Amino acid sequence: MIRGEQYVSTLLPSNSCYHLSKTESYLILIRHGESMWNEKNLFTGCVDVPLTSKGVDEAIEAGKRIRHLPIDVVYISALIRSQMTAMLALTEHHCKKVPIIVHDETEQAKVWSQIYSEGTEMQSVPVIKAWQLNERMYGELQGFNKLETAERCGKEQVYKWRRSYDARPPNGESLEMCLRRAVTYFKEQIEPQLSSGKNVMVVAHANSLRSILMYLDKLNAEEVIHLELSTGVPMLYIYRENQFIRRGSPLGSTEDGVYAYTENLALYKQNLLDEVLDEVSL
Ligand SMILES: O=C(O)[C@@H](CO)OP(=O)(O)O
Repeated sequence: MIRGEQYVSTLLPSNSCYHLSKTESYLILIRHGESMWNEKNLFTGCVDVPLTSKGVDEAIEAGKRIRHLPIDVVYISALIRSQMTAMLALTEHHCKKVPIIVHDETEQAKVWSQIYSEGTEMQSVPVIKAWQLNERMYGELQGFNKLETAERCGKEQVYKWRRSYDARPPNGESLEMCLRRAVTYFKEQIEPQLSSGKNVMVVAHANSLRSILMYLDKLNAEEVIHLELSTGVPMLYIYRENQFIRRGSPLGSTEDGVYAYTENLALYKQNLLDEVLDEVSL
């Protein structure tokens, strides 16, 4: 452990997060932690199922891995497993800013959820909820066990429904359909934040994220078949000159692994730790 690291979360003033050079911004993607239907191996799709206690642990662990990465705005889906994961992960963040869900669905919701203190607002992170980031809708497979469905409908058919780009589960969404809404949302809402220098965290789902990764990594319909995302593992992208540069691995990235990739981030973290040491020696 780097000297002073244990003090970061308790001593760092919540408004002391360093500002980074504007030449790059950061995108963190996390698939939610294990849900109660992941545990039972059921097709979940848009059914709104919470995390298991393992999922809670995964969310907290994900938060630890990204605790020293800058985050200015968070995007979640409309589903509780994504929301629980984001909130739990943010309890670990060094900035200790308060994540606050933005309610702009009606004029009244906007007014009633207004923060009037500028100081307090500066110590919060806006959390934006978007149904477009939801899991793909699995149609008439929702609620069925994956193994039993494979026995009933055939392994190959179920694999196609689950992993191919264009096969559509009965009355559900293909990955292509999911991509149309998720990637459109990403391009219209999230990318402008990154190009304006904001650092973004997105907590979403296996297939909405697979579709976003298709866009970021320029994967084709064949390549995406093999893309599997683990629950609760953060992935980092550097956004520089309108390009996305992938860092970290969907199979597991350590915090040090993530930092190893950009000088700017390493400097950011070092500044945070130095500030804590200064506070300690005062
Ligand atoms: O059931 C689901 O909603 C998804 C994610 O858990 O399953 P799959 O991995 O089969 O796309």
